Amino acid sequence: MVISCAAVNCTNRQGKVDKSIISFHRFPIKNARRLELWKQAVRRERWTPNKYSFLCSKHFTPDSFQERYEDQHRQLKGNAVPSIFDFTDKTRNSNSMVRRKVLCKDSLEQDAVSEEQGVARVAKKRKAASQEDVTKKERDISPIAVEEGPQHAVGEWAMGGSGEAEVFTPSSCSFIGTLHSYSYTSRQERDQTARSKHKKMRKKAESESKNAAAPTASEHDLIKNVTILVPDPHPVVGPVKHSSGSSCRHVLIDSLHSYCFTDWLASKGQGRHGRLVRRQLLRRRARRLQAQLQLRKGKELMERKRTQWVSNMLAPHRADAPLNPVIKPLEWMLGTWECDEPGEGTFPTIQPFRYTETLHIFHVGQPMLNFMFNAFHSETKKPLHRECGFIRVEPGKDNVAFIIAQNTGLVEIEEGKLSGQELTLQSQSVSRISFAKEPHVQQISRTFRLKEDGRLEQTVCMATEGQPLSKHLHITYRKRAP
Ligand code: HEM
Repeated sequence: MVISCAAVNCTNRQGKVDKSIISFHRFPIKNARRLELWKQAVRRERWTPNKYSFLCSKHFTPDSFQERYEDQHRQLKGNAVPSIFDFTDKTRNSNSMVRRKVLCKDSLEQDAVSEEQGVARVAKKRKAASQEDVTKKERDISPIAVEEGPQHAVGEWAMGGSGEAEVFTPSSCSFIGTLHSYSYTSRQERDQTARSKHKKMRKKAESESKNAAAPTASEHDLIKNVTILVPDPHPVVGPVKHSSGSSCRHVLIDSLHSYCFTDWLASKGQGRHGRLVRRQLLRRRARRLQAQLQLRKGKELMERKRTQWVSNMLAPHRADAPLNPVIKPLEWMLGTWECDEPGEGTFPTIQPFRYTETLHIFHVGQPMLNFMFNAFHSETKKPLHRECGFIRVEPGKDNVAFIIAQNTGLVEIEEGKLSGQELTLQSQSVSRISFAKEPHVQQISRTFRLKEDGRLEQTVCMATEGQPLSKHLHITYRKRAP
């Protein structure tokens, strides 16, 4: 979809011209009097401008524009009327797109009017327009200074063919254009209407495509491929997600596009030339979509690499780095452990409670283990106590240290000795945030033991300001992942 200038003999269109020099301006559809002046000025026969019709800035005198600051788009004055046109007859040039813009029959006669008269006429029109009450301020909203709406012009579709531009207007495309404009306007409020429109248009497109001249077998293959390959040409984000990750609306737009495309291809005729043109266009479309697919694949690869790094850190089973020999004595602790039955919580000052817990103990090739212990409410599954940190082993010795941070605001170091597959630790230092809840923990003692049946057992005792060392937790886990 290309925004092109509607003036006779003007080929300016978006992308072709330097946007800092040429801007495009919508016809003042909502202002009947001014629109009439514009229509008279462009002198096009059997043509009615719609909200997707534009004139380029070339057709306006410099004083038609509002004062523009460097970082702003060019904006027309409320009473601006185009006056600069080239009405010479160029219809004999069959290759030109401009021949489709038919000049009024009497335009050549009008040209005979003396220049003085012309100038007077424009001045008169301007005066009339300036008296209008321009209630609505026209704004440029697109980066190329398009007025009164999104820059998705759908009335005319320009496609390059053998170096020239061709214009076609498949009926369904204006509908698709409206869908596109959702990305620019408040999508929510139009959702309802759009859904019923989707249904109607889809049915219409289906019946039309059945009636259209059928493409040849090989073309059909290409169309099929093209449709399958469509990755994400229109990033319209809808509320309902498809299993592929695209929104349903998005998938529908794709399918409508291919209906239009198929119809349009069929309209190219069944002759040799028609076949050649269709084949060429299909190839071009397939190439473009392939390129889009490659781009998306590249992005996905980048994303995978990024998340792999994170999951290497977080998910133990992804860490394929060799175990550092220093932590070999603690290999039995490695893995993701889940309690087989709820753990028991006790303390002289509290009601006994039950909880579940998952432990992740993993390494990334370094001479230490990383861990995360996550406890949950046994019934509601709400997250409760959490700890994370590192386990270090003194090289060549059986001394082990835990460096722990708890979500309660407690930070502690526990040290102990390894005895086979049992580890007993005592807190060496306990500190906490200034606003930690009371009673404050004074001492912690912890034991990990790998039982003969392969389960891991943890027992935690603690002493608070008012209570001596007493049992707080007991739980056993089964290994869920290495
Ligand atoms: C080393 C780790 C832990 C320490 C140092 C610790 C410390 C404490 C302390 C100081 C209390 C307050 C006792 C009192 O009011 O006299 C407490 C209570 C409690 N802890 Fe722990 N805790 C630990 C791990 C856990 C875990 C893993 C859970 C599992 C969910 C847990 C659940 C509870 C519950 C439910 C209470 C009772 C809360 C209340 O009644 O207000 N704790 N803990």
